[in-house]
Amino acid sequence: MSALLSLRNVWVEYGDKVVLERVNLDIEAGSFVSIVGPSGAGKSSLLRVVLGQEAPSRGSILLDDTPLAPECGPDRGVVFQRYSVFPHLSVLRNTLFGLECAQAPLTARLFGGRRRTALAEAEEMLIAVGLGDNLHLYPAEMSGGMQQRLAIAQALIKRPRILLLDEPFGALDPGIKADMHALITRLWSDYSLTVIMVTHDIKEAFTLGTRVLALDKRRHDPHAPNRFGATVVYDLPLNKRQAVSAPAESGITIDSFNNI
Ligand SMILES: Nc1ncnc2c1ncn2[C@@H]1O[C@H](COP(=O)(O)OP(=O)(O)OP(=O)(O)O)[C@@H](O)[C@H]1O
Repeated sequence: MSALLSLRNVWVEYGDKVVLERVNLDIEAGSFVSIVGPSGAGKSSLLRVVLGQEAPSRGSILLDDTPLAPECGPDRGVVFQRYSVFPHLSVLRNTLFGLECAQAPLTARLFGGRRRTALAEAEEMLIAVGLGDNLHLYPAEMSGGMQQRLAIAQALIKRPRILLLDEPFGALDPGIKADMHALITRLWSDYSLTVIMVTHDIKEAFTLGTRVLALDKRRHDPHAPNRFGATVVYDLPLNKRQAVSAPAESGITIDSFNNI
């Protein structure tokens, strides 16, 4: 089976600073890929090139064997750590807005039957993320966890095939985080998503992922720290029933990641 998403010799460079080098990856449809790595390793940069926010400086990215359009497309949705919701719009309008932009790109407004259909769709999505009783709240009236639920609804309303998560739960309290883990696992399955999640939380990476990738530099030049970029140094497929033992079987222990 060919991969949904393929990265072929992808490099990300800013001026003479090499951030990522020689990244080769095949990501299967339906997988949940966790990406870990030290601060500055280029995890967010990798998500940005997959999202289409920026082009790799070398190499190519293929979606269904077709080169990725150099722009954010509806097939990819994203949720960031910091809330990306619009403060002046209610929960329902925040979610509706994504559909309005997609269906009426010039005016970002829908009318009549199309608006009613879009509203019903937005409401259904908000019920799915647990905000069905909060349709008319504004972001300032909501907790951090609720705002992230809204950010997820905004990303999913356009029915992306790939959901990119950049430390989506990093700012949340542990109890709320556990609720969000249950939510994202359910949505991943219900919406047949392929998820790529950047996290600093190793436990989260192994708990949620079907595969864990670690990005780091293989080579260092102490005299020219920008000369070498990070690449995939560990690629661990997890049998979810054996998620805890998978690193040991690979000769890698959780301790290997402790400094990440
Ligand atoms: N637009 C840019 N111009 C120049 N340098 C950049 C740009 N974007 C990112 N960088 C640099 O690229 C490197 C990787 O940044 P990136 O945010 O991808 O790392 P990260 O692994 O996600 O880090 P963290 O875990 O701290 O969020 C950093 O050194 C950063 O300063």
